[in-house]
Amino acid sequence: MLDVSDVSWSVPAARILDRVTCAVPRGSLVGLLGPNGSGKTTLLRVVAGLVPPAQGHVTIDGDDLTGLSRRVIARRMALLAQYAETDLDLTALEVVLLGRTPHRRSRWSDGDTDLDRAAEALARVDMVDFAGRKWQTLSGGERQRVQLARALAQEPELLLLDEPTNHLDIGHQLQLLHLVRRSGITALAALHDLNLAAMFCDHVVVLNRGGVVATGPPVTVLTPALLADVYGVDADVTVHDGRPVIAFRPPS
Ligand SMILES: Nc1ncnc2c1ncn2[C@@H]1O[C@H](COP(=O)(O)OP(=O)(O)OP(=O)(O)O)[C@@H](O)[C@H]1O
Repeated sequence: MLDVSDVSWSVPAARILDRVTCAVPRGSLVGLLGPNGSGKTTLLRVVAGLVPPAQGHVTIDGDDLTGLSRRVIARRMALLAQYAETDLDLTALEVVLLGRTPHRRSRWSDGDTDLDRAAEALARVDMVDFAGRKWQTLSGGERQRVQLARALAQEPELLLLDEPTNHLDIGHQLQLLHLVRRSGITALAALHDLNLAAMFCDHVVVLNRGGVVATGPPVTVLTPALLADVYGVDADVTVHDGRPVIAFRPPS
């Protein structure tokens, strides 16, 4: 569904993405892993069409992103960014309605459908009671859930998530990833929590210094050797129900 082929991106001083190739099959949740500064956010921004790749191609169902308008891209994919806007003078419901913008034929059309979709999306993230609350008054975790509702209201073919469990308590972390999986939406999610990635992802792609160093099902990728190589950590990995469970050891 999503294919990233040989993608590089540089700033004058450094190559940030180095010939990245990976795929997200339709209906799957793929985890984008890697240490701080390894290029996860940059790759998501390239995939979202926010920055053009210096080399290589991103295609969605065979359509090269460079040939698609911003509006068409916005209809086909939603990005849940790591840092949400903080100074919006909008209610939670109005923020979710922003997700409907790419579907409107005019500024005034489809009001009822949009409201229905926005209300459904708020219900899916368990935020109905907050619909009328001003954005600035929401906690970090509540904002995160409203932003997910905005992305769901957009009804994208592909959902891009940049550390979506930031700010969430463990219950809502599990709920969010469960919701993404259960919805059957195709998703690529940058994740720091390797145990959450192991629990929920069909595949993981591990970046290090801008390059892909491993890709495959969590159980084959998340080995003690990889964790030592890429993250410099010492860990025991056991397998439970076919999924790895990682117990980290303190640095010696
Ligand atoms: N516009 C830019 N100019 C200079 N350096 C940049 C720019 N954008 C990204 N970088 C650098 O590229 C590297 C990758 O950044 P990126 O945000 O993609 O990493 P990340 O894997 O998402 O990190 P984190 O886990 O810390 O969020 C970092 O070293 C960052 O400082």
